[in-house]
Amino acid sequence: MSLFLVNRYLGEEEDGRTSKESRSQVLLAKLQQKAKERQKQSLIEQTEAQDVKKKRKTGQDSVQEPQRHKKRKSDVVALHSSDSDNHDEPVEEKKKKTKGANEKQKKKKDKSGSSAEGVSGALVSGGDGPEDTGGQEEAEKDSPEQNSQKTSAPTGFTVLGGFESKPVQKVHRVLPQWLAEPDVIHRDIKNNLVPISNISGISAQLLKKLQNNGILHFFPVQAEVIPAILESAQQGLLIGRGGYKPRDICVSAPTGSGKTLSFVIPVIQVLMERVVCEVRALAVLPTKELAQQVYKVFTSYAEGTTVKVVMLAGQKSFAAEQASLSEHRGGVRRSLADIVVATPGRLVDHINKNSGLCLEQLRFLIIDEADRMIDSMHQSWLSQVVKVVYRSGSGSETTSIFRRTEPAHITAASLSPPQVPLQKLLFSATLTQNPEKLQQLGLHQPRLFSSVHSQSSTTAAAPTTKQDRFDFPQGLTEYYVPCTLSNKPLLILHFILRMKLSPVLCFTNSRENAHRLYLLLELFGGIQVAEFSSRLSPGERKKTLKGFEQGKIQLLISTDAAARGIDINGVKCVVNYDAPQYIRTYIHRVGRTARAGKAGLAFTFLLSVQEKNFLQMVVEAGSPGIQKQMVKPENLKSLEVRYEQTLRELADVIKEEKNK
Ligand SMILES: Nc1ncnc2c1ncn2[C@@H]1O[C@H](COP(=O)(O)OP(=O)(O)OP(=O)(O)O)[C@@H](O)[C@H]1O
Repeated sequence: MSLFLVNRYLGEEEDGRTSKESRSQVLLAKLQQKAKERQKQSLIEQTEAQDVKKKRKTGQDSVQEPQRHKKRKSDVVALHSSDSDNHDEPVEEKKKKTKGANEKQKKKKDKSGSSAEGVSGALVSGGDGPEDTGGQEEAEKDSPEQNSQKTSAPTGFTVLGGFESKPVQKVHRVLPQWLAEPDVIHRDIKNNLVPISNISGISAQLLKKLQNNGILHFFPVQAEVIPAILESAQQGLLIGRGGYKPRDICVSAPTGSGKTLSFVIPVIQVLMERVVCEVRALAVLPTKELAQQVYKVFTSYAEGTTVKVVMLAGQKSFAAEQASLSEHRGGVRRSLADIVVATPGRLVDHINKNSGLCLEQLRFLIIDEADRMIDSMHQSWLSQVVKVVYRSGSGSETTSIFRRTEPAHITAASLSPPQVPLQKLLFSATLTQNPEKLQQLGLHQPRLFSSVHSQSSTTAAAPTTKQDRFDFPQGLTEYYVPCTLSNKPLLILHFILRMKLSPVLCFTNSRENAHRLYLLLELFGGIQVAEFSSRLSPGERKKTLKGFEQGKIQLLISTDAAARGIDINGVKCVVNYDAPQYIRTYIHRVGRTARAGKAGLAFTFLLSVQEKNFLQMVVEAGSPGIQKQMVKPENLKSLEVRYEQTLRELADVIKEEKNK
């Protein structure tokens, strides 16, 4: 019925000489007029109907009543069509209200007619004319809620052109191929040992050294990565395989799997063949202790060769470090280092203040604990290194045949002058799979070696999972121990005194917690205990670690200062006294045990509120399973009296410390 009406008006419209705009206004006015008439009519009908009902109730129904009722039904249809117009009215009213506030909207409305026009435009079936499109656009600009109201409201018109809100397509993140399809490293160390003589390219001198250090087999990560690095420098330091710039290498392998030797051996092997001493390898590590540890491994394998290793980690004075880097003879600078092991802060100090540090011949940039180093990128140490590495690309030396320019797109011209390529080597047990984070490192055609390769999470076609998955050492057994805040110290005492677990490396979430627990256990007595945190000087920390390694300390209470990379021989058990907040922290903490294919235990004390989230986090990260270990209250009973007494003594000691 209504469609018919509209079409009739359309006909009139076509005959008329008015502009399209005024025609539509006339059309709207007529429609509104018609609607009002119908509304009035229906109101009259409704009152009549109510009267009839009343009469029925009083038993005064006439015989003609059913016919009237029929008539009313057909009117209801007409009523709907007028309803539909009314439905647009509030929208118009709303627009009128906001008229003053939004001039732009008003202009648009004027152009395309009122909102009622817009709807009627859509009704006039499927749009032949600009008005139709304008009406649709107007309707599409409305909020989805308004649209749904419009479509769901009872109407006699057939609405053509969908206004339903379409579901927004989810964007699936996909890993780049190099991340999705890594070179796989075996997880199982013991069953995948490779005799050191099987790896070609290692000199007899280095093989001898390895044997002297008790290394007869390479671990899986070493068997994969050493040949890859050696191959990239097979044709000398100047060019990579086939004359191309060598690919950067990323290694993600579990804690204690032997990543250090997998870069130390090939780097020393390559640099043994150099003629002039220049800094050609730079290893950057996040802490002094780690730099010291890696420096030790480098020096032990460089001993007896011409390769010189220098450490810049603030263990010595700046002047002493400066002197160890280079010397001036007859006005000529001579490098005294082939390999520099540094912490980022100290390295940047030398770049800015020490002209004796020349990185223009740098061939290998080793970034150990790479995920942590990416996080510390705000220190901009990498950009500073890259700047000095390509320093020779500017100024007078640009004309030199060996000029070095920052890598850009590979073209025939860019490849023609030979230049020392800078190859980045990244290592971590928890290397991020986040391409955006890795992008900060400016990697060149990277190649990934990883022990984590699950079909579901890493194929290029499959979306990446919410949380990164990591590999855990095979010899590690994980437990969680339900506890309360008050029985935590009793539990650690029980572990050492009753269960005879030792040496134990125990982690807290703050240095205050570490110190308090240390004082408490020291006062309790019967345990050789020490603390390790930033409260101690670097010298004290070094001494403490040595004492722990030598078995002089049964229990070492530490902050996360000792969580990453530290290789302490013989740690049988790790205790997370405070549950770690992040999965990476957990993996590095528990990774201080079960190293080099050995067995180890990890216990995490969990308050009941922590249990659910913590266990979910560990399982999602790829843990093979964490078991519950209950300690019965009666097992702690015998320790309680002495413990209460110690708590009182502790209060006094803390008071004394505060007054100092
Ligand atoms: N081929 C090998 N044979 C025997 N022992 C080895 C071998 N390679 C490494 N190790 C020993 O394994 C231990 C762990 O090695 P390393 O510190 O390099 O592990 P990592 O993978 O760097 O661990 P993290 O991720 O915790 O830093 C060291 O004590 C090291 O001496």
